[in-house]
Amino acid sequence: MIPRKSLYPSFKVLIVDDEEPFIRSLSIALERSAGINNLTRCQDSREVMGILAQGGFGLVLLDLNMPWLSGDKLLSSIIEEHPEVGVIIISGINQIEPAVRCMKLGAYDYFVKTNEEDRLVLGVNRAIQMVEMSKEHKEIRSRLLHDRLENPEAFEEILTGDKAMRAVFQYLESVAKSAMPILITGESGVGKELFAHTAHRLSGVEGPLVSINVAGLDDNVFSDTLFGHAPGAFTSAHGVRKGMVEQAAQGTLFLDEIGDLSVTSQVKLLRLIQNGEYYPLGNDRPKRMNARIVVATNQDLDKKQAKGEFRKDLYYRLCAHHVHIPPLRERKGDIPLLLNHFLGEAADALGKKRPTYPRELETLLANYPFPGNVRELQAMAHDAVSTHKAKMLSLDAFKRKIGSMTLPAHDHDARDVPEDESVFVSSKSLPSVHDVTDLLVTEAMKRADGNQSIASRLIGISQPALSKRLKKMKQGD
Ligand SMILES: Nc1ncnc2c1ncn2[C@@H]1O[C@H](COP(=O)(O)OP(=O)(O)OP(=O)(O)O)[C@@H](O)[C@H]1O
Repeated sequence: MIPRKSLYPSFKVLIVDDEEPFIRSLSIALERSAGINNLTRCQDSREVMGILAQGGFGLVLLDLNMPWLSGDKLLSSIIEEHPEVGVIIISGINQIEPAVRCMKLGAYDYFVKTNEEDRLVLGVNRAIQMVEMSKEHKEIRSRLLHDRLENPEAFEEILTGDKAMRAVFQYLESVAKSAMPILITGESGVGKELFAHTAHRLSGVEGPLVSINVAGLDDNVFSDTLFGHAPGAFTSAHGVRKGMVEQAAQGTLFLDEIGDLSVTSQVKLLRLIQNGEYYPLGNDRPKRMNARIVVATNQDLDKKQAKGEFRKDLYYRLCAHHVHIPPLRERKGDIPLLLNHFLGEAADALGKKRPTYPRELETLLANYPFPGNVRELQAMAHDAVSTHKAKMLSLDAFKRKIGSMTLPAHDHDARDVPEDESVFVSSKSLPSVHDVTDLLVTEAMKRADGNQSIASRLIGISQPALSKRLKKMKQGD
């Protein structure tokens, strides 16, 4: 089956001009230079409002001088009846006065019909992005307000009951159809790849999802992998190699670990995103990219660009749609849900019966910071199921993994120790060591849900010492 060519932008662009040759040449230029192919053409000014009433339009390219209805009149009517639709005026008259009048009425831009086709295409592309952004903002607001998801089935693989994650779902759904890149950030193991798959499903494109991890690729390998090569491009290039950009046609190109991309390759990626074109090695004719780009990283790109390790212009381009996934320790409510899922998954994989677990396990895990996030929890569950023999899982398998919870009292490096005196209020007198110990013990018992074994680990003392302290506190000492 020949895949249907995807339409760009996602809304329709109406070209209105009484001169058929101009409409034709503009349509060709827009499609060739910027891939803009969701075009509707109209030569009769009297039909414009009827066409717009059919819906689905986001931008009108409007001639100013036409028989029957002038562009001025139409501009006012469009802005009044379809305020969500952007209008660009394309006029044969090179005069300031009509341009100012149109801009005052609310046109996005004003171009004079000249041979400056490139400038016009750029202007149309800029207007498309503005309309897309404003549509997305409206979408996001409405989704957040009504807490709704249009395609909940697209998120089935991502288990969560967390409010912040739900807001991320809503955001992703709002931007998934846009042609601009999506940047997914979050610590290692939070589920960035799962989100990339979901973004692909939500985008509605018909082509494949093509993934590549770009960490450690030198610039030549990066170019060859992404853009492909012509026969004879280099000594061992015997045949044609299709690059991943081409393999992802009408689909999604997912670049993982983008924070590790070399600076030279960053320039190439920027050009690809900016111009939508690329050159396979050994080819002097550019090819047009027809794929949507999704990138992911566990690095802080903000910091990297401030240090000069990541290009500002590329960062700016990638940031247009930024999905940040919170770490597991900020959504502890998800731990039981994920634990149960991974225990079932492990039991199925190992042909065992799904084990039950003691209630304290959830408390133990809720107090662990999970530096490896969901992947770490998944590994713990698989490990515990593979080694357990009784009906109920033992806590020991988990305690062994959670080594950092059994920190000796003096191990300050591995603990979240406040670096300054912010835990104290300077206007108040200092509490005694005795009082602080009691406060610490009470808080640890609260966090450990009354489990002394877990509480003692949290504050780095032995269980008998904790028990002794608790007894003394009870006696009011
Ligand atoms: N919310 C979730 N529900 C179910 N499974 C999840 C969830 N989040 C992550 N996982 C699982 O955890 C593992 C790690 O997820 P993933 O590979 O997407 O993380 P990542 O953020 O891309 O990691 P890295 O930065 O190391 O590449 C995968 O097996 C994934 O299926």
